[in-house]
Amino acid sequence: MSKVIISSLYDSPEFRMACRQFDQAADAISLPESIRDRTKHPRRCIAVSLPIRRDDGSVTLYEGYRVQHSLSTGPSKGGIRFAPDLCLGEVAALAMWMSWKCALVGLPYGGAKGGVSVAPAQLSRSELERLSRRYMQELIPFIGPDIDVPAPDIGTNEQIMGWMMDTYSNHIGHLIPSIVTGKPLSLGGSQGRREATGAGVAHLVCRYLTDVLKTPPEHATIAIQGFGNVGSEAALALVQNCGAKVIALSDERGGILNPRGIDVARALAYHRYQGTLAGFEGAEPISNDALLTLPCTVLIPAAVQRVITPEIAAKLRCRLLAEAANGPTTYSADKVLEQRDDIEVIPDLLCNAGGVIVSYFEWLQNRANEYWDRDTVLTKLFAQLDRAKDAVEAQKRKFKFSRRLAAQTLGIERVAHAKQARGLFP
Ligand SMILES: NC(=O)C1=CN([C@@H]2O[C@H](COP(=O)(O)OP(=O)(O)OC[C@H]3O[C@@H](n4cnc5c(N)ncnc54)[C@H](O)[C@@H]3O)[C@@H](O)[C@H]2O)C=CC1
Ligand SMILES: O=C(O)CCC(=O)C(=O)O
Repeated sequence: MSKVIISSLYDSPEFRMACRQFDQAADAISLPESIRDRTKHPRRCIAVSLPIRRDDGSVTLYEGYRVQHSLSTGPSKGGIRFAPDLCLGEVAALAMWMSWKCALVGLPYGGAKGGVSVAPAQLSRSELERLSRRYMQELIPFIGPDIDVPAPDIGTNEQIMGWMMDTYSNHIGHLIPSIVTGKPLSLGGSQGRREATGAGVAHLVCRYLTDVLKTPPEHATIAIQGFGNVGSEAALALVQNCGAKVIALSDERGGILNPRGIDVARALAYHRYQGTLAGFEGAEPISNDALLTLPCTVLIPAAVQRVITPEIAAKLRCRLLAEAANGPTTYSADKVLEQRDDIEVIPDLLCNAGGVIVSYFEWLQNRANEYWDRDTVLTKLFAQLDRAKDAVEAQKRKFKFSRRLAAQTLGIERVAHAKQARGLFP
């Protein structure tokens, strides 16, 4: 990767954060200098121009990206984000985290991430379809079921994955469902993928409440920032599977609070209809920042990165921080959390890994052309998360690391070892 491109990635606070985390983890495990840059920096960065015809006949030019961070252990894997102000550095950081996550939970994948700098809510459905198809069209030379396999992330969904799969399949000449995961069931999607990330978060929250905090989940109060795919499914699973009480929810327009408990199914129906939680009856309004510092048993940031700053970390009043979002806690905020012995953290690499695990199951089902029922998917998912949790806890105990450092060192070490074992070209 060119030095000019790498140095431009450092303009992004997310990329700087991911690199500082890497450096800290590499020092902690004494990773040889000779392998560090090769493991840290992305293998490929792709940037594409996407001219899209708007419904009024005008043309808007969007920028799209795909970063393939590591290809050493299998095809690269990771979501596609449609968000305003997205930049290559942010995508590269997210791709780096995908590499550690896939390695941590034992998937035969490297990490990738992609996206378009766009506010999807400002496009009509047909404009969104044209943008999704054009993005996939531009990526065709660089991806494939054995090269790089996209999935949904912020601002994208099953329908967008369906359009992308159709575009790729039309180009090849026959149906290739395994080119993306998180597709509609009718196009080879997996049972359980839609709820996988949130259900995985809820499963781990219950395990940590029971095993570490010694608190019955039904006594726990929960506050969740972000009410998209991950936040809403985590809220539902925590209520339905664990008997917990959700007291606060939010989306980007603000939040709602009811200390007696929010009817999550009703909030979801309201949100689907109104497009926001604002105005939901049976709860009072609360700002996103106030939600983060509410007294509660479990705080779940499930929206964007870097919302927990050092100032907020000092004011948190939860007992368990379950990082459903990628990178919600800044590097400096993490130092504050390490000094606080009253908060347990389930780091993002472990906490939100349910999504990519079930994406792997979807890819396997597509390739075998054999489909599993929902119970099979979720049982396998929870078993795989439990194995990763046990590995993180063992690493934490063995080296007296924080739980985040334990997860990162396990992921980084596995990727670096694979690179070393493959050797270098002379
Ligand atoms: N979808 C998936 O399977 C996975 C997603 N993640 C991560 O989970 C997080 C959420 O992703 P999704 O739920 O898929 O996205 P989504 O697009 O379905 O939902 C995002 C939610 O966050 C809210 N939001 C956006 N900006 C916000 C802000 N500044 N403050 C508060 N809320 C804000 C939106 O209103 C929406 O409710 C992201 O960090 C993503 O990378 C991680 C693993 C898998
Ligand atoms: O399901 C996938 O392949 C990727 C999920 C993802 O983007 C993530 O874990 O952050």
